[in-house]
Amino acid sequence: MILTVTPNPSLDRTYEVPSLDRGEVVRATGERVDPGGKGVNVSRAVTAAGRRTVAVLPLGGAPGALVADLLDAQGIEVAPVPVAGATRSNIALAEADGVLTKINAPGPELTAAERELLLDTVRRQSPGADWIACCGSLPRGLAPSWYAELVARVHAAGVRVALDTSGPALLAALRERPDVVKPNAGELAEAVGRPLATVGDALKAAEELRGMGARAVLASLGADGQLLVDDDGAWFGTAPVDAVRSNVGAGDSSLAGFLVAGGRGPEALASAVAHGAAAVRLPGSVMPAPADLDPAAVTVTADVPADRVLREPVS
Ligand SMILES: Nc1ncnc2c1ncn2[C@@H]1O[C@H](COP(=O)(O)OP(=O)(O)OP(=O)(O)O)[C@@H](O)[C@H]1O
Ligand SMILES: O=P(O)(O)OC[C@@]1(O)O[C@H](CO)[C@@H](O)[C@@H]1O
Repeated sequence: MILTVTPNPSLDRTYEVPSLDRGEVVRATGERVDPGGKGVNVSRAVTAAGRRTVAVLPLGGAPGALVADLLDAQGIEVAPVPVAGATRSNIALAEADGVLTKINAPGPELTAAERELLLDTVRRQSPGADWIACCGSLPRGLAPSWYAELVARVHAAGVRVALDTSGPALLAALRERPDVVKPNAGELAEAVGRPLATVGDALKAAEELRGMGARAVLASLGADGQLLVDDDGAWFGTAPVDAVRSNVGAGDSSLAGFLVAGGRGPEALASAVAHGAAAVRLPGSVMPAPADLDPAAVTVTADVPADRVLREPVS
């Protein structure tokens, strides 16, 4: 079982628009609503892969009720933490040329009692979990050290932790030695305080995160592929994608692919890449089912192309 924790979930609204003209009325050609937040998406992808998952998340107000209904309709087991504030709504504007603009709301502030209930719910759901995936931004009311404390508790219970967060929350959690962290290129650059221009820059940055405590780093580099660095070495994985429909949740799909394939080594990286490539071909944050995957199109190599210039560099 894979337990996910999403402290700041969302109702994700995606509008498909021909192009984005600031200051104009933009007519959408398509729209969809998905239950969102990074851990929620990991649970959706794990379910699509046919594996058991439980999603722990605070839910409040009408958007929270809709998130619960949508997850129920997708057959996802939820351990809800009722909160007074309304769950946030995040907006994605997907242009026809593949450019995506996202607006993420701050979300409700959690009270002291709600914080306690969240931790208690994770504790109650942990027994029997193979992995706990702790994902996304922290809502107001949770200190940047919150994930660090969660990783320590989860490790004390003997469960492996995957962490996908950014900024101070990521840096603080590294000292508790999460089993895998999944930064994207921007988060990796921010963590080391340097721009990333090549795959080699990303490799050095991932190694630095390991130096700070991460046992393994699964770095997703958008259109440039993915990098896995652990005690046994480093691997680079890619898969071609002709047309990108929406990259919302592609990183979450990748992390789910990594975990359902064992969460370690080049086979798990190949699964992560297959899941990422499939996710970007689907609308909104729809998570791929096995039939959407094309494992034969994935290339994984231990010969990391360090000199390769990133198509999506981070300055
Ligand atoms: N434009 C693209 N072309 C091909 N593959 C892509 C593209 N964008 C994403 N992918 C695939 O999806 C993976 C995850 O994408 P990305 O690095 O953008 O994740 P992310 O920023 O964590 O996403 P999110 O936070 O929305 O889940 C990439 O490593 C790659 O495998
Ligand atoms: O604001 P956060 O927590 O960093 O990210 C939230 C979010 O952008 O992440 C998911 C995609 O990865 C979406 O479902 C959701 O809207």
